Amino acid sequence: MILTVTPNPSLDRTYELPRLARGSVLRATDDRVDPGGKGINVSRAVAAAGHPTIAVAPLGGPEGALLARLLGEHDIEAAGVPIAGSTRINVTLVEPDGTLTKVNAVGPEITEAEAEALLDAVQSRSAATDWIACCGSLPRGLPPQWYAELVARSHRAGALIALDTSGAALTAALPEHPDVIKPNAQELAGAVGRPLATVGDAVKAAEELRGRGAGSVLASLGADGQLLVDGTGAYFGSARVDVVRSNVGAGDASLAGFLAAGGSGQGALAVAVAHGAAAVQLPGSVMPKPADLDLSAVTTTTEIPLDRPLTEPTS
Ligand SMILES: Nc1ncnc2c1ncn2[C@@H]1O[C@H](COP(=O)(O)OP(=O)(O)O)[C@@H](O)[C@H]1O
Ligand SMILES: O=P(O)(O)OC[C@H]1O[C@](O)(COP(=O)(O)O)[C@@H](O)[C@@H]1O
Repeated sequence: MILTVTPNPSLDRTYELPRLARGSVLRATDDRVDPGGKGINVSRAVAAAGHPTIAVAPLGGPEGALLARLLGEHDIEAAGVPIAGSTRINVTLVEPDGTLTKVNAVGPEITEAEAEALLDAVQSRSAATDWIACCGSLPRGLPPQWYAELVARSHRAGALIALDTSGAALTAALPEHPDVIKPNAQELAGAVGRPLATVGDAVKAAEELRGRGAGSVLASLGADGQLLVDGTGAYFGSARVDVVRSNVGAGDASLAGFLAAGGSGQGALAVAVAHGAAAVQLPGSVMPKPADLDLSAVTTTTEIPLDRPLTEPTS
């Protein structure tokens, strides 16, 4: 069982546009709405892979009710914590050449009582889980140490923790020893406070985060693939993708694949890369099903191309 926690979930609305022109009234050629937020995406990908999952998230207003209904349609058990505010809507604008413009809303403010109810909702289910995946930004009202508290409580209950967040929420949780963290290149650079230009820079940054408390670091490097740095060494995985349709949720699909494959080792890295590669070839934040995965296109190696420049160096 993989339980996910999404403190700031969203309805992800995607509009397809003939062209994005600032200052004009634009008519969408198509639109869709998906349940969103990083942990919810992980649950969607875990469910698509045929594994049991529960999504814990604060839900409020008509948007929260719709999100719960959409999760039900994806056969995901939603453990919604009622809140007074309304769940946010994030908007993605897609142009025919694949360019994505994303607007993420701030989301509702969570009260102290709601924050405690959220921790309780996780804690009461911790014993029955293999992994707890804590994912995404923290909403207003939750302090940067909130994930640190969640990791500490979940460890006391005996659960393994995967953490996918950024900034202070990530760095504050490292001393509590999350078992896996899943930064992308920007998040990795932010956590070590320096830009990353090569795969070797990413390996050094991942090793530094292990030194600060992370168990394993699954670092996703966009088109360049993924790195796994753990107590046994460093591994690099990649897969060729000819046409990228949407990278929204690709990191979430990767983390789901990694955890569903056991959450450690080179084999799980290969499954994570296969999920990322499949996710970017699907529209919006659609999560891959087993039939979408092509493990034969994935290569993993201990011979890391340390000098290879990142396709998108971080700033
Ligand atoms: N342009 C791309 N081409 C091929 N694979 C990609 C591309 N973008 C993402 N991926 C795959 O999806 C994974 C996650 O994407 P990434 O952008 O690193 O994460 P996040 O969504 O967390 O920002 C990558 O490690 C890679 O396996
Ligand atoms: O919690 P955040 O950082 O605001 O991000 C939420 C957004 O991220 C997503 O989970 C997608 O994440 P990624 O594209 O980074 O994998 C969307 O579903 C959601 O709209």
